[in-house]
Amino acid sequence: MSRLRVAIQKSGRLSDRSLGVLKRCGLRFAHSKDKLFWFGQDFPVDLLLVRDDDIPRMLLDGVCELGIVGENIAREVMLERNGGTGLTCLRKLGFGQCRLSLAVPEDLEIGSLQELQGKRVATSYPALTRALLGEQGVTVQAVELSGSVEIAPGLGTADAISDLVSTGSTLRANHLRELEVLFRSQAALYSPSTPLPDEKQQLLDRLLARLEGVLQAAESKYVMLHAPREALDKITELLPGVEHPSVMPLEGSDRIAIHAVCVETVFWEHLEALKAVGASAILVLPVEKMLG
Ligand SMILES: Nc1ncnc2c1ncn2[C@@H]1O[C@H](COP(=O)(O)OP(=O)(O)OP(=O)(O)O)[C@@H](O)[C@H]1O
Ligand SMILES: O=P(O)(O)OC[C@H]1O[C@H](OP(=O)(O)OP(=O)(O)O)[C@H](O)[C@@H]1O
Ligand SMILES: [Mg+2]
Repeated sequence: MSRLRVAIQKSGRLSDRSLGVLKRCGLRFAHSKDKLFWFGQDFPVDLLLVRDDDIPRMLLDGVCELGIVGENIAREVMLERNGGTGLTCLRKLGFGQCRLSLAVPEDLEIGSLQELQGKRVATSYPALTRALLGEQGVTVQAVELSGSVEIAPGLGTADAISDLVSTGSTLRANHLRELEVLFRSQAALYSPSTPLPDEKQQLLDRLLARLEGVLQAAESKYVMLHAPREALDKITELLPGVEHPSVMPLEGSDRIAIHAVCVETVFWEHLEALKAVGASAILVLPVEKMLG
């Protein structure tokens, strides 16, 4: 019988969330802690635990059919190895959000990317940086470093850096200023762009349907509340992403109960607005799985 192989990061920022999302799809694995191959038990999908940079390469080399990796790495490896193509992003996964930004020393008087023409830019993403700057008509000398990119300007080995930023605290600690965001990234599920044999494709379709349910459920909330009947339209409008709420009479009251699945994030502001139009007893519950 056909099996699929999914490569995920062994140990790093994406590891726990990658494994978590696969487990929520109902996948269970037999493994010993230090092993790099985990055998799928209830569903024919096995895991490979590797360095994240290796994931796009393994997909391009046909070692596995699926991989969870940051869009930043996938794009870099595709550009470096395959002219920017070869992998298909099947689904963005909503974690590992960061941005690739061009940053310069705080005291350097540079106001636009164009002023970096011909300068040295330290980065772990030379191909992606060159491509993104090239789109804006800027050519730089990429100085490739595999880590600690932020110290290069201080050491005098580069004029600027192109590095991943999340909170910005690494930049601040190194007296660097974010000049421009070049690329926004998050973790995503990738496969090789070449077609799979039918049996594997069917397995993949089943896994993707489960994944869709898991990801939609993660963003969804089940909201229950009481309200005056005349506020129903207003409340339906205020509930994020709701089209058809269930409406029930409340015994011994002229108020109604409204139940609805919100498919967008429910913020405190939504709840305050609901209260303002007469809603009470508002409950917001997590949704575990969803199937359309
Ligand atoms: N500061 C950050 N905030 C959020 N996501 C980030 C941040 N830095 C990196 N990422 C995302 O997480 C991915 C993995 O980052 P990590 O630092 O674990 O990689 P690594 O050190 O290269 O790991 P490996 O040992 O597997 O090569 C990055 O490629 C990026 O997509
Ligand atoms: O904006 P911030 O929240 O400070 O995050 C940015 C930092 O995070 C990443 O490094 P990481 O911490 O993964 O360490 P690394 O240098 O080993 O990659 C990235 O390379 C930056 O250095
Ligand atoms: Mg890496």
